[in-house]
Amino acid sequence: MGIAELTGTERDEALAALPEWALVRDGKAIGRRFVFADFSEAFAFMTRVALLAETHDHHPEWSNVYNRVEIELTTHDAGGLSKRDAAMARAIDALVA
Ligand SMILES: C[C@H](O)[C@H](O)[C@H]1CNC2=NC(N)=NC(=O)C2=N1
Repeated sequence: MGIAELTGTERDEALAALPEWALVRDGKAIGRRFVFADFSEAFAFMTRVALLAETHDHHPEWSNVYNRVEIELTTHDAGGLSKRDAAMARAIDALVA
């Protein structure tokens, strides 16, 4: 009982609505890089994203180096992008808006 991978058209529409995010991994994921003032700010952001991930039951693939956080979103159950990734990206964007 998987969730559907977005079609090419759906993917393009989702991306158009997420100007800060770029397609990565051959279109199987979207990614965004965040830069903060320092590690404390970056980790505070990651804490908030972690709580979001739990409420969405949708978890990022990410890395952090000092003040930088790189996030990639993909849906393992779909083998690529799904509407859950778009929803999660919107929710993450709202944290830093
Ligand atoms: C059992 C649990 O609901 C699933 O494993 C969820 C958890 N978080 C997830 N996160 C992501 N990115 N993709 C998934 O398919 C996924 N599935």
